Amino acid sequence: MQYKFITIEGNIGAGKTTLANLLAKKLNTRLVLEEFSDNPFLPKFYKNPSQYAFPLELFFMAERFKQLKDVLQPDLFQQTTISDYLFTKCLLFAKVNLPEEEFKLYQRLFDIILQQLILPDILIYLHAPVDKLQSNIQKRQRDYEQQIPDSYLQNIQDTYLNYIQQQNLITLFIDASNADFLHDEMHLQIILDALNRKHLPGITRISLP
Ligand SMILES: Nc1ncnc2c1ncn2[C@@H]1O[C@H](COP(=O)(O)OP(=O)(O)OP(=O)(O)O)[C@@H](O)[C@H]1O
Repeated sequence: MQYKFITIEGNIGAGKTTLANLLAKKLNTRLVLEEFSDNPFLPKFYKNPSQYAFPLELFFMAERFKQLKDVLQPDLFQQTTISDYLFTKCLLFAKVNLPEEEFKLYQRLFDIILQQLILPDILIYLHAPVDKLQSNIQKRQRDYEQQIPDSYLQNIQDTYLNYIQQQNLITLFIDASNADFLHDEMHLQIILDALNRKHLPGITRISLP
């Protein structure tokens, strides 16, 4: 595998964790999964966003930094690693959730911390429309997620899209509107084939039948 550090991203409910699990199994790689359920502020945030956004975002940043720092030691013989989040996710959510002054402070901390981390060799971005995300979110029945407004998902989506268009990472942009990696072998195979090809920095679009 030419890509040593593969990261999967996408909106809430896009299916990142499912794909990360399946790819890690197929490719026999190390797997780094986001530990969002450890964040004590998340249920509180969904009930009262303005009161809990700052501690929520700080907690996510600290935890993700700790997790990635531990597993991604620069090492020549490093094992291939798949993660279901990009560290920059912290900044993108913070941009949506924090008032401007707090966001500026958050960004200063983020920039200092980011310098200590390695960027992925390839980013797999799962893109799905808001109604598909809502139906995935309903299906998995996490209590605190059941009232997420469409406008929040749309805002997160726009922020992600803006980010991936601006940066120069090798990015596989997957139209995941009909994705079913769990049950459709062909969908998974399309991703595996794409990972076996060399791609130029920037966005490569991939659709699933
Ligand atoms: N920085 C953040 N700020 C606010 N909420 C966040 C942040 N990061 C994650 N969350 C929340 O944590 C929960 C898990 O989100 P995430 O998108 O990482 O995983 P997921 O929705 O389970 O992913 P998938 O379904 O694609 O596997 C969601 O409710 C999401 O809104």
